[in-house]
Amino acid sequence: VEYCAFVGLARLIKHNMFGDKSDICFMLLNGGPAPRQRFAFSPEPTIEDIRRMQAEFTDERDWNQFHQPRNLLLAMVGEVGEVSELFQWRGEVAEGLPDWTEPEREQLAHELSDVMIYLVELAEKCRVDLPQAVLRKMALNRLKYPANKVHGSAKKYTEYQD
Ligand SMILES: Nc1ccn([C@H]2C[C@H](O)[C@@H](COP(=O)(O)OP(=O)(O)OP(=O)(O)O)O2)c(=O)n1
Repeated sequence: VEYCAFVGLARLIKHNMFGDKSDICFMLLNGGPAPRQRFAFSPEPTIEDIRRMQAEFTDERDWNQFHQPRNLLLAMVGEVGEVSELFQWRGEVAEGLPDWTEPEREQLAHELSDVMIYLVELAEKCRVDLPQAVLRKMALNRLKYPANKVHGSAKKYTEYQD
């Protein structure tokens, strides 16, 4: 009976009585800490979805006349500056931004999205198929930095001797 009550309590917590306490629940139900899960994005929207949605946004406003490659590049760099502002004077920021408030996190999400939106449109206007280009570039990165050669070192590839 006690065990059932214990498990029941754990399930109650898990099902949102106290918000997102999934780590505590895992410990209660499994008797040990949860394995750290790596953060992952949602599968959608894809980069192509983002390109299409921004193209619709631009078309609806007759803004293609302003969205030439150079302007998009400047707009993107401006948004990178806005991301930087959120980090400036904070000192080192740990992964997961543990000390940030929800409004600060949401602001960061907005600014990173602005960068992404302009990046995707810049690639479109330059006729770079960004998802495929990323695959090609990552293949090159793997060749340039073989894992067994550079493991644990952040040196630039030019610093390695064959
Ligand atoms: N000519 C424009 C203006 C805006 N946008 C879109 C793309 C960006 O996601 C966002 C940028 O909007 P703002 O220039 O208003 O910049 P912020 O949203 O960052 O506002 P603020 O500069 O006040 O922080 O809107 C766009 O595509 N083309």
